[in-house]
Amino acid sequence: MPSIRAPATKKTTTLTVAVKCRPLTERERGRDIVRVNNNKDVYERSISSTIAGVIQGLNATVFAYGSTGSGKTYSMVGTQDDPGLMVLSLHTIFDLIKKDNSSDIFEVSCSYLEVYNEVIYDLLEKSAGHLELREDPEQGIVVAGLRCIKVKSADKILELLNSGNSRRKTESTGANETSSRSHAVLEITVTRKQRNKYSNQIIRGKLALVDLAGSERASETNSGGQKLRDGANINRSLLALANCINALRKQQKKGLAYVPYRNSKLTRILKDGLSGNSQTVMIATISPANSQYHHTVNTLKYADRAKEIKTHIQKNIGTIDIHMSDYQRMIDSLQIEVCRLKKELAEKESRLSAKPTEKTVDAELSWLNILSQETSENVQERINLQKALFELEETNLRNRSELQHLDDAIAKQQAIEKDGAVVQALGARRQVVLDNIRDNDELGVNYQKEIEANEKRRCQLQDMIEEAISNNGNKTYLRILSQYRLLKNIGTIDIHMSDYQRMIDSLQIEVCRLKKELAEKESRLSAKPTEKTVDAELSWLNILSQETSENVQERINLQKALFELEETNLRNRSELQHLDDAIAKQQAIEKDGAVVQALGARRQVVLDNIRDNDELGVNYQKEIEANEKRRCQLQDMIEEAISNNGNKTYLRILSQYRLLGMANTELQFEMAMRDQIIYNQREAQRNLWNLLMSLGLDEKQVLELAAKQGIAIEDWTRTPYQGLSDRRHSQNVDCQSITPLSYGPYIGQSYARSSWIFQQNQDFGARSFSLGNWKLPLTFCREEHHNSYYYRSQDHSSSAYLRLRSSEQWVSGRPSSQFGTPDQYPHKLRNSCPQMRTQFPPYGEGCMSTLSFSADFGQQQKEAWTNAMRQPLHEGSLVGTSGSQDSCKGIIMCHGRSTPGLFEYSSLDQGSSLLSSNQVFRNPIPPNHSDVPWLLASYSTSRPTSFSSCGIKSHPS
Ligand SMILES: Nc1ncnc2c1ncn2[C@@H]1O[C@H](COP(=O)(O)OP(=O)(O)OP(=O)(O)O)[C@@H](O)[C@H]1O
Repeated sequence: MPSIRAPATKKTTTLTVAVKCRPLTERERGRDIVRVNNNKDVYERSISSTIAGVIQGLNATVFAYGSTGSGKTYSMVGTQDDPGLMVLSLHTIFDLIKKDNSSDIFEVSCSYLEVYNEVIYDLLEKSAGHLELREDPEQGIVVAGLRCIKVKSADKILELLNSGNSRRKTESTGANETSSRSHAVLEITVTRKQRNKYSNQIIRGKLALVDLAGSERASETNSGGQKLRDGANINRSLLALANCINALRKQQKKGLAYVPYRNSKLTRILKDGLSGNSQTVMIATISPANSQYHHTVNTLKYADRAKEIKTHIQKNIGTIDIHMSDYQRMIDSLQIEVCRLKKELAEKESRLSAKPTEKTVDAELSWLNILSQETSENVQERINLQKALFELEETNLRNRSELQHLDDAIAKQQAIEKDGAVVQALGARRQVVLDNIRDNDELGVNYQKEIEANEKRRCQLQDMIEEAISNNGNKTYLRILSQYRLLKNIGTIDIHMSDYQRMIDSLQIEVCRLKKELAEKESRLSAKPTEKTVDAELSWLNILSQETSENVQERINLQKALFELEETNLRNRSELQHLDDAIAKQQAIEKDGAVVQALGARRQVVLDNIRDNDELGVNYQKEIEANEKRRCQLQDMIEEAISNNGNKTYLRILSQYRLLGMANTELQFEMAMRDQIIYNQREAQRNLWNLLMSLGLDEKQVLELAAKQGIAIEDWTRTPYQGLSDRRHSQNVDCQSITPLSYGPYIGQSYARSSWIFQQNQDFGARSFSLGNWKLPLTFCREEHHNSYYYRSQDHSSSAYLRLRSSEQWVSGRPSSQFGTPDQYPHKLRNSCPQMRTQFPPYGEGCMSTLSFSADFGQQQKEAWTNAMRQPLHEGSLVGTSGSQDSCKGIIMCHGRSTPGLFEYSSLDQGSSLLSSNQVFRNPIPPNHSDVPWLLASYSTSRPTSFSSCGIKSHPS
């Protein structure tokens, strides 16, 4: 598959925001409260030019944002008579392609999906299952397995769009008769191949048209059961989108802020549209009805923020590169092909090499046959010659015997015969016999010569056979064959013993060679599975490491999101407080109550947001817990993978190395978070100092006051928080590794995250309380970078250093806990437990209530204080406890309240444990109470049921 790599030139552009106000519907019986000053057609102004860019290879995203029933689906999909943006865009695309004068080839394809209850479905596939999102290094977020259909005309896409819409989940709710319960994304891809210029160049533009489900309040939609759950999911993903918009805005303004795209499928899909390579248009849809006022304001608020989001568009022009996965596929298929060819080649080669051998063997065989045949003929000839010679010799033996008889007969006849006629006849016969003998002797010599020639030929044939055998690999076989043949042919001719010996020797050599070869093959065969096992374990370990890394990333994201959520709620609560004050003031002065009503409405919105955020926070917390569980599982699986493999040491080191890398990432994240917390603390502190100054106190007075209260000024002036002396931010946040959280002048500082810290120290209160002998004043400290928490007593007395809890040592998989001995000062504690790491704890009850008590607290007071601290805190309520008569007063300051009027404190009557806000001093230290012990506490306004930090000051005496 060819892919396009975008060229380097980028253009930064801001998100275009258009607001569309629908007319009042028949169901709405209310006032039209929206006045549209500059009524223009949204499509002509904002969308058509963006779509023209898609033809030129740019990416574009258009999404409708608004509350339920505000007209998102109407704007995006529309009706037969009033087609929506999806339809109009498609027509524009095909019109532009039609009008294009170039000879370029266009290809249009589209996909259509919906995200319903955080699950992705293909709307172009009838009974499609769940689809997953994948992050591709080049293409960004892709939906794996999503059908992408090539289309030739707008009508065809409209057909698909209609069938897709019919599959989309809609419901009738109290707010909208056809309320979309899912987010729908239509993606149109235009690929343009430039035929004439560079044959290998293509341009590809993408247009994503998104119809979101609408945010809703359960009360408005009158929904329950599944609908309610759908609504919660819709709200959740829209909140995730809103959080992304907020974070992107922050990013633009302050250059920081993590953007929590991963919090929902919707935001992951829209990631490119919100911050990547995309020209993006947001259609903010609003209803004109007065009943929808809050939604309208909310939508406009986000629309206003979205205006500032910047994206970086670039033309997707490039040579047709091969995608990495395509490369991989090609490599794979080539490797398979190479393997196949090699095999084929080997086969062919073996056949080729076999053929010559066969040929040679055959040739040799036929040659051997010839030789054997010749040898056989030679042998036969020899036998014949020997037979003929034998007969010849026999004949001559007979001839010589007859000659002897004839010579004897002639001698006898010559003595008795007178005329010599018989002697003459006997003499003639004698001559014939003599001629025969002579002829036969001559023939015998010839036979002998022939026998000699035959013998010579036989030797030649034998040499030729030897040669044929020595030129061929199959020596043994041929030798045996030839020997056999020779034996067969020669019959009685025996094979010489040395031949047998040669045969046996060569066979033994051959056997040895074959055994060696076999052993080699076997060792190779047995080596292969071992390699495979190590490879398999390594790739399994890779998978587990990858999953662990994703798990860590997810956890970081969740914690970041939680952090941001808390911050948002802090602001919300602060706003709520302002609103309450403003309402109280207005109620006193206003006659018709219009402003009070508006403020009340706003108050409701803020309260809703707080509730939503709190719910989401709980969900995040659950996800963090699930994430932690998964992490433990992964760790176990890694351990198992290591223990199941022979290469344990190597695998263990590898896995430790990887896990340590991830732990490092987490620690870096924690440090970043703490920097943020420190930044917040400084802000709060600055506000506090400003407040004190604005109350008419100068630095000297404040210092005197602090001294009177037994606050060691040096302690905090030495810290990075320079207070009056130096209000600039100090870069040195470490301060000998100790950062006070809440001590004396730090009361009231905005320490939003401290509640996290206390959650993991559930056993903390009980332990510190049981010690009982601590001297006050106390400082609650934490050791930077190692997240150990301990108390520091100013007298550094015995048991002054108490490690509250060390977190589990994740890498080794074994938990450990340790309490410091009196001589274990922070640096020693740190050194003694170098592998400590943080686990951000879940929300829960704060446990600072049993923090510690001064020596003059009686058991009754302790209990009263403990009870008081366990009481839920509400806006404006004050909590404290009494000491012995006139010996203890309480002060409580809510952090997050930065204006003077919002600081509250109260003296406490003996025996009272929960105070109302009726005793409010406008001066931080009431003069007539300056000589008594103080309870100093701050609590997070975002968590009314828990204290985030507090401390107790004893009487200076
Ligand atoms: N511009 C418009 N002209 C006429 N009627 C409109 C217009 N916009 C919306 N409507 C009507 O308002 C009602 C709600 O619109 P729509 O379903 O598009 O809202 P929605 O924002 O998509 O809601 P939900 O989020 O619940 O899906 C519908 O009856 C629709 O026909």
